[in-house]
Amino acid sequence: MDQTADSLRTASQTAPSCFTTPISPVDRVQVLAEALPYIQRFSGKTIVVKYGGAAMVEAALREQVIRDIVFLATVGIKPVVVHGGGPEINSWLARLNIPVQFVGGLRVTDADTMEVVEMVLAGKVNKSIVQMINQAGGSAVGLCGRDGTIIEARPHTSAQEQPQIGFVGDIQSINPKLVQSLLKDGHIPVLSSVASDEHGQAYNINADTAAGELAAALDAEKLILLTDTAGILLDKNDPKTLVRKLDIYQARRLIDQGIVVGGMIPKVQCCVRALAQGVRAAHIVDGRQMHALLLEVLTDQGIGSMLVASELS
Ligand SMILES: Nc1ncnc2c1ncn2[C@@H]1O[C@H](COP(=O)(O)OP(=O)(O)O)[C@@H](O)[C@H]1O
Ligand SMILES: CC(=O)N[C@@H](CCC(=O)OP(=O)(O)O)C(=O)O
Repeated sequence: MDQTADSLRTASQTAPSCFTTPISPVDRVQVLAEALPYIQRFSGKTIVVKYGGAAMVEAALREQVIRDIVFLATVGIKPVVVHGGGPEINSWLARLNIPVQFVGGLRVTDADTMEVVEMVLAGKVNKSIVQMINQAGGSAVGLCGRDGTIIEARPHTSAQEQPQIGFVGDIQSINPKLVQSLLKDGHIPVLSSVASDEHGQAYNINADTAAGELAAALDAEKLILLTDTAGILLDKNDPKTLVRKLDIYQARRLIDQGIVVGGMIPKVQCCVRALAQGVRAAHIVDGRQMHALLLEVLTDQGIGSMLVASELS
């Protein structure tokens, strides 16, 4: 199979009209009709949504994403939210005069920074998402990796060569039991990526990585990463070069070719790892687009990049 970038399917496409405007109660009937086959297909299935980027910062988008999550839960799909909050952490560090530094896309996390990361992610950001979901009619339960030892952390692989990276963690193990029991009882789990090691030391884990590993441990149908770009682009400055569908071999090749760079690398890598562990599909989607989640889950063409495990014909 030709695995050059040129062989990848790229296309822009028009979203069904029912999804391009905010959903009023009347529109909702139309949405349901168009989306019914997908609702039936994914009913009872778990979908892990990584919520972050622009969709989290802008109030109007935030409201849409939250309503879409509640919509999915209402029609019988089981969403699990894993959230980021990098910009919010930056702003609190600035207020406290603590320097912000990243190495390879990961936040250098000394003891003071770790305290702020935990307060912001597991506290402020997590509880505000929970509150928004509850106000939109869902039943959210906020957690961090420490709760029920959902995530056990270990020091990041680079910590020995780069001790200044501090308390950045990798995932040692995931225990999905608590999340599964919340899903069984009809709740929407909302998880921040703060975790601890076997000694109780807190670690800061990249939220994409946490979402990918949790999706694998939950045997999720889908992993959806909401971000601030149309998806995987062959030219990262040109949304018309969106790659609509690709398999893990093609995805790895885009990293090797230097087409996927920077913050997109951990996203693609966590999708690849989730797929290799059995998650049926992983999606990188533009969270700035209205109803991005519904468009990706409940339409044939989707709007972002869909990654699958096996080779595409
Ligand atoms: N091939 C690519 N296609 C799309 N975006 C890319 C690509 N390579 C690098 N990027 C960059 O990755 C960024 C998304 O990563 P990041 O900023 O870490 O997202 P988030 O804050 O949502 O976690 C995009 O805004 C884009 O600048
Ligand atoms: C180690 C590391 O970098 N952790 C991230 C965790 C939050 C995150 O991933 O947030 P976004 O998804 O908004 O980027 C951080 O401290 O920013």
